[in-house]
Amino acid sequence: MRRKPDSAGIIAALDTPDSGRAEAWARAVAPHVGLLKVGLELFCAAGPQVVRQVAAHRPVFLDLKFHDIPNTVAGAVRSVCATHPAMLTLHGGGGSAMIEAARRAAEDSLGENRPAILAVTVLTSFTAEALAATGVSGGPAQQVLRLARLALEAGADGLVCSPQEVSRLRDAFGEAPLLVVPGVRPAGSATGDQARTATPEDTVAAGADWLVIGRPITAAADPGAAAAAIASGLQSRRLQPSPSHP
Ligand SMILES: O=C(O)c1cc(=O)[nH]c(=O)n1[C@@H]1O[C@H](COP(=O)(O)O)[C@@H](O)[C@H]1O
Repeated sequence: MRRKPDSAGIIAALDTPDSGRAEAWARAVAPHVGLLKVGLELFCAAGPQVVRQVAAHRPVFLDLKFHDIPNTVAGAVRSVCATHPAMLTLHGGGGSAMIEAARRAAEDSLGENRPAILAVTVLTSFTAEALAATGVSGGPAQQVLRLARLALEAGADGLVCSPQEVSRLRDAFGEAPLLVVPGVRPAGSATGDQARTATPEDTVAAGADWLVIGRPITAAADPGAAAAAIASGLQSRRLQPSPSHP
């Protein structure tokens, strides 16, 4: 089980199918970030081996967003524990039994060295309208709080949410849950498919532990320099940009 950092840090999302490019990005950004994220694109192309490869630079946030019946998710968690990720994701909408099974599987596999279990609440690409179209009533903030309560009661260590729900989650659940926040955009960056966004500084001020940042770093001409610039923006607010452990 990893510990929460003392202050916010950056997680660089290595979204590419090319393990060589992921390696180059990892090397360039490692001095400026706390973790490296291996997500579906990279994992599906390069497999578990890429997690071990990237972990040579920084601990890995393995973001595969499991969502299946409890027995299947427990098996998937046992399988990925062999790569020793620091954190992994599942969908909060998978329900209590799935989350409990994931946590038990992680504990059985790695004991105290298990990855932190993070529940994704409402994807940051969702607008209120897009969420309503899936049949969920009440808007993103209400659904994030609903899924957060369910996930934390089922044993999740933290939550993935947009910058716009961070302060409400802190008000509701205090300092204990890890809050890992994508949809972060430095001023002037393209939002792309992200709908619920904020700047790194505002996201940290709201109470985030970790900022997940992909394209603003990896689409830059110099990814290392882009990561350094975001980190120094956070540092200028007296925050540590790259704690060494999650
Ligand atoms: O779980 C995630 O990391 C995640 C959840 C979410 O709601 N939204 C979201 O964007 N992400 C991930 O965060 C990263 C954001 O990348 P950029 O939009 O390029 O900064 C991507 O790798 C997404 O898979």
